[in-house]
Amino acid sequence: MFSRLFLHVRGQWPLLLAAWAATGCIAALQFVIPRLTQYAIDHVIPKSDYNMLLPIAGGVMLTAVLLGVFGYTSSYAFAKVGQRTVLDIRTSLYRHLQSLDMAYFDRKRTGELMSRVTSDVNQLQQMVSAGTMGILTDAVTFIAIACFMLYQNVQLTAVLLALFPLMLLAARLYGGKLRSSYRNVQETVADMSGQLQDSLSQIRLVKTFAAEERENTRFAELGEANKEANLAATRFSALFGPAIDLLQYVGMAFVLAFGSWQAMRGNGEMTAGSMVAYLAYLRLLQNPVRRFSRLMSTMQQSAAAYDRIIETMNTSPQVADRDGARELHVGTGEVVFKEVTFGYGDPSKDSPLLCRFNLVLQPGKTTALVGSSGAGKSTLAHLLLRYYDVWDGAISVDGMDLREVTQASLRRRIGIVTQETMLRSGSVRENLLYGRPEASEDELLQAAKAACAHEFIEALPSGYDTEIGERGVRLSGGQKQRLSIARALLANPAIILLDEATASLDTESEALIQQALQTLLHGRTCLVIAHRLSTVRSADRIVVLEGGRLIESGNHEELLEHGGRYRSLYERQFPQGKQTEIPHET
Ligand SMILES: Nc1ncnc2c1ncn2[C@@H]1O[C@H](COP(=O)(O)OP(=O)(O)OP(=O)(O)O)[C@@H](O)[C@H]1O
Repeated sequence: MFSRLFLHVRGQWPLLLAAWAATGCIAALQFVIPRLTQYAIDHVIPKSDYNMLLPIAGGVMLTAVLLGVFGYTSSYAFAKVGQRTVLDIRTSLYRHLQSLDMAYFDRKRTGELMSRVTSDVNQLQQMVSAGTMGILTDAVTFIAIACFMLYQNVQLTAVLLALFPLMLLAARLYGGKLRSSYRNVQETVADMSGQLQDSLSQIRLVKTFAAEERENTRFAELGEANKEANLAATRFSALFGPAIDLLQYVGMAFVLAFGSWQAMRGNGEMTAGSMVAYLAYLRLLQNPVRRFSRLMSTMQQSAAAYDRIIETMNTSPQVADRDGARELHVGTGEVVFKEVTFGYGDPSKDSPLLCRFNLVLQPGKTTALVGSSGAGKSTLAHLLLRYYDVWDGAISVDGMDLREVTQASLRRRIGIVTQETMLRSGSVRENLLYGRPEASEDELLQAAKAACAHEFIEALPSGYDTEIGERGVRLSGGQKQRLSIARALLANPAIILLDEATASLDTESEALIQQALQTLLHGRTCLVIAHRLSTVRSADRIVVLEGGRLIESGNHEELLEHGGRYRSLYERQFPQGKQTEIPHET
């Protein structure tokens, strides 16, 4: 763990060296005051040497000031190293999360992942800034004092030092258990975070079903589990301090008895002054050990958090750019699904959703996908975006296999407008520019006008700078759709994926959206999950999907004439050819 942590510390050596140098000075200065005390007792008092009183007092004052200066320097430098390290870990973790594939996010709860970046990294912060660095300071102090004590009195010190391995052994045995109990604590924090994220991000759902009490109870239960896990860890960690203290008092009793015996023998091995100084050194020696026992708990807490961070860092994305992946340059925009086999589960265990599926999206033409719910329409869109990799077969754009091109270049060339709102909190402008941040103001206005969105945006309280709320909650359904269309137009992609809204819109919004969509789809290769009659009828080709298989294809007239699945879907769903209904079984 420490070796991995040190990877994050690289590049901070000057600061670290400064901190260690200051620590070394502190360790050296620790001896001065006990030494001056010993000198005063053994030499100055017996000889009534009044002239030495001022220099001794001055020496003590000067040492105290220097200890303060070096203490400040080392604390600040270590804290700075710690903060920078934590920042590095947090940004690496966030970057790594962003690089993971959709299947990973399908499995994990958002709130749980959030707790890794926030709560787990915070735990680590405690160890890196206060813990690890404090331990280094204490270790240096401990070794320096132990050497000096050995020089002062070999027999006494040797026996005393024999006690310390016992303490280290206790710490080691204890550490593993403590770590697993802190891991439980972190897991309960993640559960609470998951609950918080779920209920707050779906607050409309909670209110609609008047489920506040149920959510409160659930949160209280998770809080209770967290309290219990914390108490279990504390019961355990609280034992360690008194155990270490006990061993220390054994040491002190030994020094008092054995040291006094040596002093009473009067053969010069021990004087009253050196006995007082020796006890002072012993206290100095005990300080790092006592602090270490307290840090032990913090360290195990941080180690548990670090385990969880590493678990995420060690997950590799299943969908990643290959070495030497090229930029996708779209020419005509022909998309080919060739013998595609795919499922969301495990290829070795689960049966596929799509089996040897073939489809060609003609360049510049609109292909409408219709079929029952769960037939696999959205899955085709997900595969084209390479959210998931196919199990077998290939998908290509202008003859280039999606796995051979960079994900960024692929997704830049595909525009998506979905019924599930893909907007984020921020202003209208920020949302429009999300796909192409470098677009000019002129281009922005043109896209908004072409998407029939300019007028309603201008009418908002701050126009293009109006904040639209989380996922665009302050906009109507039709407005959100037009914003998505404008954003896609601004990015000017060669291929469009459109998942039409199923919700009925009023005639005016519907007309505006149709107009916007016509502009968007014109001249581009489009795959539309079609729910609107107008789109279905005017599509260049309609493809009927059933259970992951393509069962019919052709244009509207051809399919009606054919009298197959499309016709029955059509007649059932569009009895009088109403504009807002959908060819979609639920
Ligand atoms: N992320 C996922 N993980 C596991 N299974 C999934 C996932 N997404 C979809 N599925 C499953 O794959 C099947 C096809 O889903 P898909 O969303 O492609 O259907 P669809 O035709 O778009 O349906 P609808 O018209 O209702 O949106 C469904 O049985 C669904 O349960």
